[in-house]
Amino acid sequence: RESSADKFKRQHMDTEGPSKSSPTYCNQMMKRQGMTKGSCKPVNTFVHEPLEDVQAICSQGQVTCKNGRNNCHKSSSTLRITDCRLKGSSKYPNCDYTTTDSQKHIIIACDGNPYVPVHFDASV
Ligand SMILES: Nc1ncnc2c1ncn2[C@@H]1O[C@H](C(=O)NS(=O)(=O)C[C@H]2[C@@H](O)[C@H](n3ccc(=O)[nH]c3=O)O[C@@H]2CO)[C@@H](O)[C@H]1O
Repeated sequence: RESSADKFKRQHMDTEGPSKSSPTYCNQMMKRQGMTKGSCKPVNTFVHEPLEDVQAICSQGQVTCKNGRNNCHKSSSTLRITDCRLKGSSKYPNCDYTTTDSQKHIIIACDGNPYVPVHFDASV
């Protein structure tokens, strides 16, 4: 059984990701990381920074999560990310995504002991 921490890493960490993603980055990565099985995950963000830097966000600015819980944290600095968004024309099993690079603050939820990232809430 995959832990929520491992699921976060699988779904959201791509430290070595390209500085400029190709238009097919999301189609490749969403499949490779197991987010197109059974259905196409609609939205997913990959973070191109070291894992330690993302884990450190758990000790940065506490903010309220979208679901009202209070274990979310906003990164002090911006991070290199790539947003993958399912195209309206996409038909399972051919999950077709747009690929959008940006440099933004991210908001993640942390949980457990050790207190580590378990959920990607948003980027701002
Ligand atoms: N406070 C918490 N504390 C602890 N755990 C918490 C907490 N909250 C949820 N979980 C858990 O996390 C799990 C999970 O998968 N939540 S999820 O909302 O579907 C994730 C979103 C995100 O993956 C993605 N997205 C979205 C925007 C964006 O910019 N980038 C981007 O990637 O879309 C998804 C849907 O929005 C679930 O098990 C839930 O119980």
